[in-house]
Amino acid sequence: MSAPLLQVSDLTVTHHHAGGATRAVDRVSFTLRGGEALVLLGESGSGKTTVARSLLGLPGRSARATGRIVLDGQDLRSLDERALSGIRGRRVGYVPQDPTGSLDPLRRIGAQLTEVLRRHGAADSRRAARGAVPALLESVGIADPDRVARSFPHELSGGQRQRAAIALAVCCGPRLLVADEPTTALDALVQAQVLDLFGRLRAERGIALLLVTHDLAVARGTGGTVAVMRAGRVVETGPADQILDHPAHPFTTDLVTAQPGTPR
Ligand SMILES: Nc1ncnc2c1ncn2[C@@H]1O[C@H](COP(=O)(O)OP(=O)(O)OP(=O)(O)O)[C@@H](O)[C@H]1O
Repeated sequence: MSAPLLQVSDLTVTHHHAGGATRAVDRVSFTLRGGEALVLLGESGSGKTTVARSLLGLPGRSARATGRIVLDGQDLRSLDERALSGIRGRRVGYVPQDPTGSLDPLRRIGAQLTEVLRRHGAADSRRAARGAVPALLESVGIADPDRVARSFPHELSGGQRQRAAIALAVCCGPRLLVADEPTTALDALVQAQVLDLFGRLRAERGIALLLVTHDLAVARGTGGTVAVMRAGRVVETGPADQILDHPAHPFTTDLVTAQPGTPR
């Protein structure tokens, strides 16, 4: 078997605030290989987002982290902010819940993609970057790439905006994609299409996916491995169907019972 792309060991993150300290993540460990998916599933406040943001080197201004996050043999926790910002976008892509979080409302989609390609040196010239935009948009399932490239984010549907945000996240060829509740704002049909797109990116490009959700249907639709989080800890890990159909931990049973009728 190939070496893991991502190895997280004993990650512990504490947020410090005026009222004291909150241990958001407590000794979390997992590995991900190219093309694999790991879903962090849990209720609000269980620490999912803090894990996801730690993989981007952004655990939070007030956060103190310990443990190891090794991507392609390099411990991200040993890197300074400058090195980390070179990794974000280039080696780790990020898809937020609300695509307006990664899209600039005042610039056309094509210009935003061109800028990211140039910033990370993924295109030799501005002209080459501009030329790459339609194929990039097409590769994330946008049927009319020329129109979308000329559009401002507000001129697109929610699904197109999320696809454009995914194009931005994967345009520089990252090995790892981190997606935090990426389908929560979308209707069920578009949600299924976005999960399909993640499946394609994994199969065709070997991208590893870490997806955060509180939604059992999204966990099942993503496939791969599910890690159930509670109070900062992973309480149970296994294949999605096994975890959702035959939960071993009482907390997972409660989670499954609280969201009945999860489509299979
Ligand atoms: N910047 C911060 N400052 C202080 N506490 C924080 C901060 N960010 C998160 N926390 C706390 O850390 C814990 C885990 O939060 P986190 O956002 O990682 O959970 P989550 O499972 O992603 O929840 P949600 O789905 O609501 O985003 C919570 O108790 C939260 O209040």
